[in-house]
Amino acid sequence: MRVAGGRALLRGAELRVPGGAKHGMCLLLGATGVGKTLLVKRLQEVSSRDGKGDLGEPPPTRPTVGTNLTDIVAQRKITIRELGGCMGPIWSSYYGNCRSLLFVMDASDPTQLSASCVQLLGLLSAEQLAEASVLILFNKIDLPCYMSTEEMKSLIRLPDIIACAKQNITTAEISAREGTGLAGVLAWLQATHRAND
Ligand SMILES: Nc1nc2c(ncn2[C@@H]2O[C@H](COP(=O)(O)OP(=O)(O)OP(=O)(O)O)[C@@H](O)[C@H]2O)c(=O)[nH]1
Ligand SMILES: [Mg+2]
Repeated sequence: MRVAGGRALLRGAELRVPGGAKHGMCLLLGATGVGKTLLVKRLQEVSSRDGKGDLGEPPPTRPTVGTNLTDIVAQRKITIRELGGCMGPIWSSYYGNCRSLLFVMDASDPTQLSASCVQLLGLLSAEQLAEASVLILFNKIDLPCYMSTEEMKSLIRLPDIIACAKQNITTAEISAREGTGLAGVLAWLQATHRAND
């Protein structure tokens, strides 16, 4: 089975994942529709403009059936691999060589919260991701009635999760649509991938 334009190839149980970055990959995960594809497009825009100028209207996105590889050049090249939410059952095939993990949650959708939390717990308990640095992103804060970071943290009992996890975990509120918080995401990626040299 070919996935996402043939950049990954699945043969029976064996999954070959070409294009692994020398310094480790950034995995971008989260449920369907939380905004991963728009985020990565916006990160590319922000890094190429060096934070200057308006981002303008968000580009259209379609559900990712498979995986997208995107290089972000911010001081150094960082390769981000988005896996579509619908790929959840085989996310674990891509955990190898993962240095950092961006986990996106939709702060405007309380109905999705518990499912996202279960996904997050699964990721944090994966042996192959034990060394990864994790940034949890609460996206879509431009929408009315979004849940604040404090509300999200309390609803998913994040302090307990952090206390039990092996990984370094950071959180941030963002809007991939408006560009809010994206400079901070780039700074985190730079610092994390530099620290992993
Ligand atoms: N209002 C608002 N909409 C957003 C934001 N981020 C993404 N969206 C919208 O949410 C929808 C889904 O975005 P995608 O980036 O395709 O979601 P995804 O997580 O990549 O979804 P899958 O690839 O199916 O896993 C699109 O209509 C986006 O424009 C945001 O910060 N604010
Ligand atoms: Mg997508």
